[in-house]
Amino acid sequence: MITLENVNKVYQTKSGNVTAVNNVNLKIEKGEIFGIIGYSGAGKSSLIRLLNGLEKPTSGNISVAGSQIDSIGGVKLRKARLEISMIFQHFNLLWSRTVRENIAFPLEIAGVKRAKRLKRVDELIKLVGLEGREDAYPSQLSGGQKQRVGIARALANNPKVLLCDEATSALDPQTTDSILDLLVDINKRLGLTIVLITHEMHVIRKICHRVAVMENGQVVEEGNVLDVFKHPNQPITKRFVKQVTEPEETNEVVANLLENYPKGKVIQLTFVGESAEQPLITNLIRKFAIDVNILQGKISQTQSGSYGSLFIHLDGDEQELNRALEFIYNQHIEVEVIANA
Ligand SMILES: Nc1ncnc2c1ncn2[C@@H]1O[C@H](COP(=O)(O)OP(=O)(O)OP(=O)(O)O)[C@@H](O)[C@H]1O
Repeated sequence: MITLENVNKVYQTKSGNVTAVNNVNLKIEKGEIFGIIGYSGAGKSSLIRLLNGLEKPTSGNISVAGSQIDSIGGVKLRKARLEISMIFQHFNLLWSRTVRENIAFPLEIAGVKRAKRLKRVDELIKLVGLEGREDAYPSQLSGGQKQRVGIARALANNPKVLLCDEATSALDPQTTDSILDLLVDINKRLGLTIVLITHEMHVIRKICHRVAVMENGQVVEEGNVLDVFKHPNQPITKRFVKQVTEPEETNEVVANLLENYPKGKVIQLTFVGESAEQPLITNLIRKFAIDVNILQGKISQTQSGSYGSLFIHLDGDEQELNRALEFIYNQHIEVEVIANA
């Protein structure tokens, strides 16, 4: 559905050339939810502007929904862009128009007749769950409702690709989750290909099938979300994964624990997929003469399975501790001994 080959984007500025996108190669399949994550300045916005033809690459080929976006212009580009819609962090709604009128806007531009337009707007309002709010103005809506209008408007002309530019970054965590659920629902119901850019790993974790990590204009790591969580290779990817798997207070808890329990081992267990359901702790207590303290843990759901991280403290006779560790290693659960007292 989307292919990028050796794509570069260089901006010429007064203080010299800035390479915003550096030799990016990506292939995004039809019906996929693909996430691009990176910190500020990584080149995400530049990349997304290249995908919808708002900007041309300095070099390289970009194909989206069957159109060679990098080399077409004029009517051809306008037609191609009907297939590529976008939602934004700050919604970009028309403030003097009601919900219904905002959603109707792209249909008016596309020349859709009034009766058909009204019918389509009603369908879209139902699809995004805004029934009863049709005549409200954007200023009368919550952030989540505004983004629902943005999504309905983006879907009006039945696009094949939806680009999401930090679409939940201005929303609180609960509203973020409801908008992400809506995107998954739309992806499943309409088979829409979704590309989203974000700096939040939670967003990737919750809805994406695959992810690309960007740093200094380059894609430094790419893969299935669960695999990237399981084996992050690059330091930047490890930092992003920790956003989700390791609560901020972990270091503090571990330091505190070592003070309170000067003996034993502190261990981080990483569960992926089915192993997250294994009754490991029960087995440890039953099989070995050791004390097991659960420090903290978190199991997160991704689109392709569960992913969890559990910090435990084991104490007991040295030999028994080593036998217990051996047992854990044999369960195909990833183990890291983070502190040996
Ligand atoms: N129009 C432009 N002219 C000159 N430089 C630009 C332009 N747009 C982006 N850049 C530069 O390109 C680099 C990548 O910026 P970009 O906005 O694509 O990153 P980003 O990952 O989207 O970050 P943010 O989330 O902060 O927007 C930055 O160094 C930025 O200053």
